[in-house]
Amino acid sequence: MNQVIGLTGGIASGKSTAADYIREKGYPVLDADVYARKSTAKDGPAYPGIVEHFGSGILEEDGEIDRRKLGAIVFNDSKEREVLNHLVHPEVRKLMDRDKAEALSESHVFLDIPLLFENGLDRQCDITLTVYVDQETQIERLMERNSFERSEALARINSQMPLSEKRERSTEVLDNSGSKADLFDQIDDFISSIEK
Ligand SMILES: CC(C)(COP(=O)(O)OP(=O)(O)OC[C@H]1O[C@@H](n2cnc3c(N)ncnc32)[C@H](O)[C@@H]1O)[C@@H](O)C(=O)NCCC(=O)NCCS
Ligand SMILES: Nc1ncnc2c1ncn2[C@@H]1O[C@H](COP(=O)(O)OP(=O)(O)OP(=O)(O)O)[C@@H](O)[C@H]1O
Repeated sequence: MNQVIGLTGGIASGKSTAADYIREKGYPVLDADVYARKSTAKDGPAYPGIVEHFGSGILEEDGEIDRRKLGAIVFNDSKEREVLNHLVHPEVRKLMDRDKAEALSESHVFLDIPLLFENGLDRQCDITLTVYVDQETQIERLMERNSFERSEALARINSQMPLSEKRERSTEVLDNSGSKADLFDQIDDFISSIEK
């Protein structure tokens, strides 16, 4: 039986860490962030609309989008975030749907989508799997990975559905408050459960 598994979580909760391990185990994992990056690159379909709305002040010298600058705008202003979402999300969906159709020849396909519940995409999944961490750990990991101030980390966390709500809405949960080895053990258990 083909099963679509929606992998989600909060920013820096460990989705990519989980996704890399799941790929190592041989399963296809499609990553919404990768499609979003393709869509917003200089030759991508969402690029012209983004430059038209946000202006050339958000560009690097080579014409690519300065992601830190655009992030500083959209993670501090929900209206501007909505505009960006409307420009990027349809393109992400098109690219992902195309690859999903191909990947469905496999018995299980994982979709790594940070905004799975926010955008109602959980309805297209047979199982939802949320990578959860307590908020202090999330803030610390995000500050360290992105060299963010605490306020920048909080702005991003607060632009998403609370992680506790995602955890409640999810069919399955991975607790990533401990070590990566702990996370991988839980993934092994999850994989055993879907292979039964
Ligand atoms: C604003 C941008 C340029 C910032 O780029 P940056 O390199 O700093 O972050 P990156 O793309 O790696 O995203 C990191 C994480 O931020 C969170 N995030 C990104 N965009 C959003 C958003 N619109 N709303 C809430 N959270 C978001 C996600 O958890 C994501 O995993 C970029 O995130 C973007 O283009 N966002 C719009 C597209 C989008 O919604 N992507 C999320 C998955 S479709
Ligand atoms: N159990 C863990 N212990 C220590 N560090 C961890 C653990 N899990 C993940 N990390 C680190 O925390 C950071 C965030 O993890 P990761 O990039 O996997 O999160 P993400 O949910 O994919 O983030 P984003 O939403 O930004 O795409 C990374 O630097 C990662 O190496």
